[in-house]
Amino acid sequence: MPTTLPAFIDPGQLERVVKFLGIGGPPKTQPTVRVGVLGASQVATYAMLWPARRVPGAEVVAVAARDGARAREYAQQHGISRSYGSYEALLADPDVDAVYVGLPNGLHGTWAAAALAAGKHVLCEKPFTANQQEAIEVQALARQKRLVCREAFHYREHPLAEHLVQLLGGGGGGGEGGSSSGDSTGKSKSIRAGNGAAGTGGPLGRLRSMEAQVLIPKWVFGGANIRFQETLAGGAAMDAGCYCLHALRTLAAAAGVGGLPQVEWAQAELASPASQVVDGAIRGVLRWRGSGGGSGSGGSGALDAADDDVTARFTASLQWEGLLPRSTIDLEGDRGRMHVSNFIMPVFGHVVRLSTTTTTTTATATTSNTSGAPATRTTTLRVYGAGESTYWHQLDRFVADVRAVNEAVDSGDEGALLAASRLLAADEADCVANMGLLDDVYRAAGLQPRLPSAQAVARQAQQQQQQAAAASKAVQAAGSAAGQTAAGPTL
Ligand SMILES: NC(=O)C1=CN([C@@H]2O[C@H](COP(=O)(O)OP(=O)(O)OC[C@H]3O[C@@H](n4cnc5c(N)ncnc54)[C@H](OP(=O)(O)O)[C@@H]3O)[C@@H](O)[C@H]2O)C=CC1
Ligand SMILES: O=C1OC[C@@H](O)[C@H](O)[C@H]1O
Repeated sequence: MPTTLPAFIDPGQLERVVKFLGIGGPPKTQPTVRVGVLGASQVATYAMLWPARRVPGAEVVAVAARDGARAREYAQQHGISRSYGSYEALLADPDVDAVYVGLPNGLHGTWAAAALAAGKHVLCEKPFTANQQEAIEVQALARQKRLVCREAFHYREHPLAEHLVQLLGGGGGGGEGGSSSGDSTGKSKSIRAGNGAAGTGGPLGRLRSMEAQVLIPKWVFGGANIRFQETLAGGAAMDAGCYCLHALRTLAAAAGVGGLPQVEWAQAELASPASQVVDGAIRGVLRWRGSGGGSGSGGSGALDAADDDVTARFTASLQWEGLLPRSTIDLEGDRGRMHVSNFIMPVFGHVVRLSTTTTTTTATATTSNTSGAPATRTTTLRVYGAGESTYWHQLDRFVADVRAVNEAVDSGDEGALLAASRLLAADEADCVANMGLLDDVYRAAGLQPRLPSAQAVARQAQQQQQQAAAASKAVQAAGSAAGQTAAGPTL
């Protein structure tokens, strides 16, 4: 039934919250994909443990923390049968098929690689690694081992993202790096961000400009949070900006805008005066070169704008002055514009507002309202599908893909193996592209791309040594200068 009720009095909201909390759900389909969780983290609770209760093909069988008592306590609290006092011990468990990496950013690559080396499929939290080089290495290992290794961009698996991609023309799945496979709903989805695609722009017409924002209020995370630690690959671009870049790439590909964008400029605000590295907020502009090109095409310096370029602004912040987290997408085409609110957490209420000369709604839209003259028709809608969370869709899709890859490898069937390798290649291309763009954003903002924790710790120790050596040299120099002064000038 079409409705225009605000989300907070939407009668479906209570049911969606119940589902988000992992209450209820169908019986398990055996054999399940047995998941081990690395880190007794906050995110694991709502991104893995709760959805796993409702995803028929998934089961969380173990958790590991650096401290055994903490792991035990977490396991008891969440009804997980096994706990381990080290990540290595969990990876050695033969009853774990797949590993969820919910660790600080600087440890993602190390532990994703260790899990792959132990023969486990991997669902790794965003951002995939500390930088692009690490993403390349981890994904090469996944390819070699023929294991799924996916970055947990949960938002993209929700029917809202699927709807946006279809609305823009549905590109992205068919281009380089795109993929398509079924999930437990039996639907075929194609919402991987491709690096080249053949969409049409849909009712917006040709895409001209985009904007993505992910803004986290400053009260949410204290200064000691992992997100502000240099040695844990912290920063606003890493934490919130990765969503902006991913969504912009995904939607550009859907609209048929091929290739990777260049970072035209970026500007960061440091999280604290004590750090010359960690960004508390960052913004910038990306540009996809149009077919007409321009004299700056391919270069890394200032770009000349061409008529058919597509530009995208992004803002990511961990120190926003607002009250509640905010994530938005705005798109402008030559036939209309679209605003999407709450795109990373759509289950808690969102809106898609489309103003075009021609509009489309789909069967997945649960509410719609149309008003205004035909020339400037505005449609608002919400897309909840069956009301499951982004994390439910992510896990459901992950286990479907793990099963597909396992079956292909076990059967040796050529067609199945080809489909499996396409699936792995899609994750590889997507992770490597997003981390590359994050690196470029940091460089454009005058900051260094992040380092994996081990390297960052080593670099910090080296810098401290150098500073100590310089300080002691200065003291010595001051001492000998004082001695010379006391002795008077020498002739
Ligand atoms: N997809 C999403 O919606 C979200 C994703 N994330 C991502 O998840 C990851 C974790 O975030 P979050 O759960 O908020 O963080 P937490 O601080 O709650 O958890 C981090 C976990 O990392 C482990 N850890 C290992 N080494 C260290 C270390 N040196 N310092 C601190 N912790 C360490 C700890 O596990 P233990 O001590 O138990 O071993 C801890 O439980 C981040 O990469 C973040 O980007 C976060 C929130 C939402
Ligand atoms: O992934 C995330 O999504 C929600 C944000 O609050 C959080 O900082 C981030 O890690």
